[in-house]
Amino acid sequence: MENILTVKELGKSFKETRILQNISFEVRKGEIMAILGPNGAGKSTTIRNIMGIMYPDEGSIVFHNHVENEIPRNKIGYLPEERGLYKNVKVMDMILYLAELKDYPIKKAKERALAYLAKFGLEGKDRVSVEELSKGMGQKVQFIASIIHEPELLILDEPFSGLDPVSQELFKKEIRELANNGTAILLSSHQMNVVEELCDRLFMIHRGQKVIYGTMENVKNQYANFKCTIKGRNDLALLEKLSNVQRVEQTEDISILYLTQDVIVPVWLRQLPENLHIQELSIDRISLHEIFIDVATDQHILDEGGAVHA
Ligand SMILES: Nc1ncnc2c1ncn2[C@@H]1O[C@H](COP(=O)(O)OP(=O)(O)OP(=O)(O)O)[C@@H](O)[C@H]1O
Repeated sequence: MENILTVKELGKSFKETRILQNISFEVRKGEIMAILGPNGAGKSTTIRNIMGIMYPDEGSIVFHNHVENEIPRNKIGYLPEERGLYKNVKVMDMILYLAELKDYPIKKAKERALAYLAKFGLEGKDRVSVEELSKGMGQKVQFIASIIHEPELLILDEPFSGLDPVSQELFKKEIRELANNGTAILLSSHQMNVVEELCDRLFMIHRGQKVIYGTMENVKNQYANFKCTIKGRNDLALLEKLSNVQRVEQTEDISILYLTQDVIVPVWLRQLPENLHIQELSIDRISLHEIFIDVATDQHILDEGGAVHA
């Protein structure tokens, strides 16, 4: 798939402090790429460099074959982390103003704005002023403003924060649809379940450096071993002696058995001892949420090979 955006060995410092180091990734046409990391990891700084709000100290940002000042910013849509809308302006006027800044035909922008407002349950809100909108409504309007000019690359910084579950579903559906129609999407979010569900690939930063980069499938295969959760009163020593068990977490009658990467689940299940007390049993893969916490808290339960350590 064609690369729309290439971030090459990006480095950035503020005064003496190095914030980003050797950050490299691509965003391809029609894919949803997640940029993840703990608070302060450097996600927004990376995005601000892409948007030309600041410039890299090292490395480069390439959009198709354009670099830095030559990047046609009107081909990019951006929903910033800070939700800033002009307060005393009518919703439609604000959207059209932003479309005009991107050199997009006004008539077409107006049609698109009305269609999107209807799609997001905001019929008739085109004539109200921005300050009359609730937080979630404002976010929907800002999302519409970020895509009104049909950008080739869409950058969404925490698009789901503050949205109710129904609105989150609407946003997810729309983001998927945009990607299916060819938009390259770079999305930052702290909601790992949403990322897991929505994104094709992910890039995780920790302390300004890459820690994980790959397709959701690869990351899961590489990092997310299976775990078995058993409800029932069982002796910890007995569980720890079972084959392919690397670590057991036990609280009262719940035991979580972290299994080795080479485990063959059906074979493993068949060899469980008859005297095991099982009220409930489930086998799951370690979630992206757990991988994130492992990386962010430097627990190193997981290593590059996907092994789980005690
Ligand atoms: N203008 C600035 N001047 C100095 N330091 C800055 C500036 N902007 C960001 N930083 C620092 O850079 C680091 C990365 O910040 P950034 O906002 O990129 O993180 P983030 O990953 O987006 O975090 P969050 O999830 O909290 O939004 C932080 O340590 C922050 O304090």
